[in-house]
Amino acid sequence: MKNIFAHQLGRLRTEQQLSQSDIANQLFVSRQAVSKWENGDTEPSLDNLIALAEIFNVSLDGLVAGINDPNTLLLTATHLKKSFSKPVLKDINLTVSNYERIALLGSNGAGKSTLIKILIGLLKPDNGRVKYHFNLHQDLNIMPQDDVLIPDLTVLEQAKLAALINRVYNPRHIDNLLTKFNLKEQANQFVQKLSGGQKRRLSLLISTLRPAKLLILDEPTVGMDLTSIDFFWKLLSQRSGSTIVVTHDFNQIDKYFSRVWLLKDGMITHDISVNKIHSHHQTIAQWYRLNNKEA
Ligand SMILES: Nc1ncnc2c1ncn2[C@@H]1O[C@H](COP(=O)(O)OP(=O)(O)OP(=O)(O)O)[C@@H](O)[C@H]1O
Repeated sequence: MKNIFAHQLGRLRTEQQLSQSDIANQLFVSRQAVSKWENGDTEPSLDNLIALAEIFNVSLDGLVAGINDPNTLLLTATHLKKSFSKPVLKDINLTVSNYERIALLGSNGAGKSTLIKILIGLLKPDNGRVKYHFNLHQDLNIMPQDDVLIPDLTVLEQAKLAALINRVYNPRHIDNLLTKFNLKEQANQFVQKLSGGQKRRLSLLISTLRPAKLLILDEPTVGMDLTSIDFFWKLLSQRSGSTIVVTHDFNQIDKYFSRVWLLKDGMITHDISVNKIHSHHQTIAQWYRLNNKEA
């Protein structure tokens, strides 16, 4: 058990951007104790193992023996329909399992944001239902729109407030995240004074504050500069759990996604693994152009 657990601890801690001190603070043990667990020198008590599994949001099996069930269903959507002045979603059926990274692609106006809003419960479908196979309040993270940010708070206050609401407040963790998201210099600046790209980075910081089984993001890199975009995809690739992202950022997505949904004419016309696209020697962009042509 020792080696697998030590390996899992190091991996999960890095993926979830927690320092050894962050873990130590949450468990009321010394940082040295966490370091020894991670080096395989000692092992935590059962109570601490259970607490660690909760912190990382993984099963005890997953933590101790590295057992993950990739086929666990997270979300099922059946027969979703939505019309505004005309039908936008006609009959959407989909499933999301553990550890999937899904790109939701489609032309402007295809209905991607409408679908995302239904999946996160912001919009009611006219027909059909979304079933979550997890605790919606604990295990779903979304990137809030800029208008959810509170203009009169400073960046630090906003991050702190979000952490307190999510019950993951730890001053060092927030400090590390502000540095990581390149917002340290703006920590005491009011949110209303931030540029569009900085607001996106702050929204992203908030959306990744706590580990969750599913992260859903609608065009997260819009308004970000190239450095921030690179940072964003790197950050996403380090997190565990599943992700659904609406994006037009074709330069990056071959490296990151495992699966693609193409929304066209109100339906998911293609639901395909990225490995399959690559096995035909296509990039996702090439595949998309070919399959999203007007009839
Ligand atoms: N609240 C609303 N009231 C009326 N029509 C709406 C509403 N929300 C979306 N629509 C319409 O539904 C269609 C799909 O919009 P949606 O924003 O979901 O598309 P999208 O694929 O996300 O587009 P984009 O890539 O441009 O962001 C559009 O024709 C849009 O005008």
